[in-house]
Amino acid sequence: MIGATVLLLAGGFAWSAGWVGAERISGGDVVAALDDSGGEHPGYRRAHAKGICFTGVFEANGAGAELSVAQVFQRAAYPVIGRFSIGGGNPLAVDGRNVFHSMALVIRTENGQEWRLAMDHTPIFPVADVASFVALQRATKPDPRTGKPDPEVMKAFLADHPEVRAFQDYMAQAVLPNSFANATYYSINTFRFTNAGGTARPVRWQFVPDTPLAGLDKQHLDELPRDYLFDEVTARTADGPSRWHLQLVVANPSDVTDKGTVAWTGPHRTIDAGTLVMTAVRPEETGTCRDLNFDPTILPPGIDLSDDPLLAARSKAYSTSFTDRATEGAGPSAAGENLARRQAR
Ligand code: HEM
Repeated sequence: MIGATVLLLAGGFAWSAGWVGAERISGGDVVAALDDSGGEHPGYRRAHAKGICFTGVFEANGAGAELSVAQVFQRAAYPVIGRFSIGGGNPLAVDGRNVFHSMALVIRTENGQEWRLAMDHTPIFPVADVASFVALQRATKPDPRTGKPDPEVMKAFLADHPEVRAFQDYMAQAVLPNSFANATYYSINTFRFTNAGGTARPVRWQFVPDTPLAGLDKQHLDELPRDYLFDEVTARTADGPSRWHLQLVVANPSDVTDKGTVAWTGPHRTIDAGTLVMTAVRPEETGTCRDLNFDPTILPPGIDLSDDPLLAARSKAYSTSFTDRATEGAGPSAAGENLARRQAR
C-alpha cells in the first residue's frame, strides 16, 4: 500500500501556509506548489511535462446525439490533435515509475465547435478539490535528505484526506498498462450533456482501446528504459493505427457528480459514440500539440461543466502553466527524438 502511495504521488505535488480554502487558491498558487514539489523545469508543462503529439480522426457513429447536440456526435469523421503524457512536471522522468498514463485531445468540427479533453488511465482521482490537491503536493514533496516523501507528513495528509484511500486501493490492484495504446482513458470528472430535446444528464466518458490490455511488471518498473512507453507507441504506430471506442456513461440517480474521487459502480446506461483512430505520432517540436492548452473546460454547446469543482480549478492551473511556459519559450521535446538522448550525446 505504501509502495502504491509513493508511486501514486511521485508526480510531484506542494503547499503554502495560509491557504485556507479553494476560493483563495489561484492557478498561480497551484503552479507554485507544483514547482516547489517537483522542481522547476522552465518551458515545460507544470504537470504531464513529458509527452508526445499524435494525430488522427474521431469517427462519430451518430449515437452520441441521443445525449448531446454537440456536432462532434453527428455521424462524420473529425480531425484530432492529441498528446500522450505521463504525470509529473519532470520532462526527464522515467516512464515506468510514473503512475499516470494520460491522453489529451482536441476535436474540432467544421462549424467551429471545439472539444478539449485531458484524461488519465484511472477512473478516479486521488483528491476532489484544489485545496486537497495542493496539500497532496506538500505531502509528496521529496525530503532532500532521502529523496522520498516524508512518511510522517504523508501519514498526516492521509489522516486528513481519507478520500485518497479509494485511489490507493484502486492502484494497488490495477494493471499498469504496458502501452499508451492499450490503456482506457477516463474523464474522471463529470460533465453535463444536453440533447436536442433539452434533456440534460450527468455523463462521464471513457476511451476504451481495441488493443488488449497487458500490464507492466510492477515489481521491476525501475528496470524499464527511460522512454519505454513513448518509444513503444512510436514503433507501434509506424506499423499501423490504434483505436479506442468513446463510451458515454450516463449517471444513475445515486451517482456522485461533484467528486472525482468516487467511482460510478454497477450497471450504467452506456452509449458507444464512435471510434478514435490514432494514425501518426510525432515529437513535440515537430508535432502540433505542444503549444496547446488542453483545458478540459473548453467544450462545445451540448457539453457543459457539472457541479464538480475540480474542473474550474484545473482550468485556472492549466492556464497559468500554459502562460508561464509560453513566456519561457518551449524546451526541447521530452520524448521521441528527445532531450535525454540529446543530453547523452
Ligand atoms: C486540481 C486538480 C488538477 C490540477 C491542479 C491539474 C494541473 C495540471 C497542470 C498545471 C497541467 C499542465 C497544463 C499545461 O501546461 O498545458 C496539467 C496537465 C494535464 N492534466 Fe491535470 N490537473 C488536475 C487534475 C487532473 C485530472 C482529474 C485529470 C484527468 C482526468 C488530469 C489530466 C491531465 C492531463 C492529461 C494533462 C496533460 C495535458 C497535455 O497533454 O497537455 N488532470 N494538469
